[in-house]
Amino acid sequence: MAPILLNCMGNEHDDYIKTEVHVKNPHLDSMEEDILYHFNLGTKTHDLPRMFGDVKFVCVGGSGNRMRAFAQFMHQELGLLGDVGDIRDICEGTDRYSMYKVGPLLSISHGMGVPSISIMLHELIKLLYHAHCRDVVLFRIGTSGGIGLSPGTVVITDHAVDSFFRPQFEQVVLGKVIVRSTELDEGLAGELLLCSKAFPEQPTVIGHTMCTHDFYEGQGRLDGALCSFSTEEKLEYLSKAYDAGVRNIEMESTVFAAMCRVCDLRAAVVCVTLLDRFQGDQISTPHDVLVEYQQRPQCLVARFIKKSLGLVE
Ligand SMILES: O=P(O)(O)O[C@@H]1C[C@H](O)[C@@H](CO)O1
Ligand SMILES: O=c1cc[nH]c(=O)[nH]1
Repeated sequence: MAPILLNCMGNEHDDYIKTEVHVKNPHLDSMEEDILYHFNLGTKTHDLPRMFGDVKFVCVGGSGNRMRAFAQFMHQELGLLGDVGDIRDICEGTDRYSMYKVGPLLSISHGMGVPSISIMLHELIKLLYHAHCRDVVLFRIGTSGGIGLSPGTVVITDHAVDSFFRPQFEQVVLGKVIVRSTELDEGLAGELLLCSKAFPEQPTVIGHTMCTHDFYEGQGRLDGALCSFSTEEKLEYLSKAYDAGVRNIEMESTVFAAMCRVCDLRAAVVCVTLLDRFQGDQISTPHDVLVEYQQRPQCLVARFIKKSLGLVE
């Protein structure tokens, strides 16, 4: 069947998105078996098309508990039959990641930072490919530090940028640096912004998200075990980031955007800000407020999913 033109993301290699999830690795098809080691799943040991063939939405976030809670929340939101207490961790044979399936949704934890989410994404994209999934949309739903925004603001990422504010992800492969674009699906970001109108009490913006390789010095914090700069230098850097369009800082968006883009997967990054980094570094917000903040990206993405499934207007 001819590929269907779904959007114009300006991908220099392909102007279309193929509906079936595909991988960009010519070696995979000649392998007799593919062991998804960190998921404790494999093509010979598990019937991946039967287990995952109906997956349409994948939501990823740092913590296993948060992603289990999200799966339970979605079970209710989608009006699925059965007890939420019965939703089990598909990856319980390993403690690297947690994975929950509710209807057409997979909810998976990815740990903290680029290497951790990158390993998870390699295995996730292969899983979707082996399972012959079609028309899958991926979301990273997480937390972040805001720049010039009131805490609790939800940021929908248009471009994930690196610490130099460049919309790219660099990966060292065989001793050479490969540079990949981190542009995300503009249409999807716009649809999410429309969905946010249903939550007038939670401010939502579209902006650049800076992805760093560290929470402390790497994000210009003065409160780590090491600090090599002054308060003035910190504020100057954050102001430069703001002027470049950066509205929040987290630790996974560039590789998430880059890998999804290479595999032509529609993807979005939706993170709530826990604090305004112009005001401080420590996250001192009370626990119950933080819990409510963390639910904001979940509610927004839940609304998008329900809208896509025709469950709400
Ligand atoms: O998905 P989460 O909210 O865990 O992601 C952010 C970025 C880092 O992984 C972590 C730092 O606290 O939170
Ligand atoms: O400041 C923050 C808050 C959450 N996650 C981050 O990476 N940075």
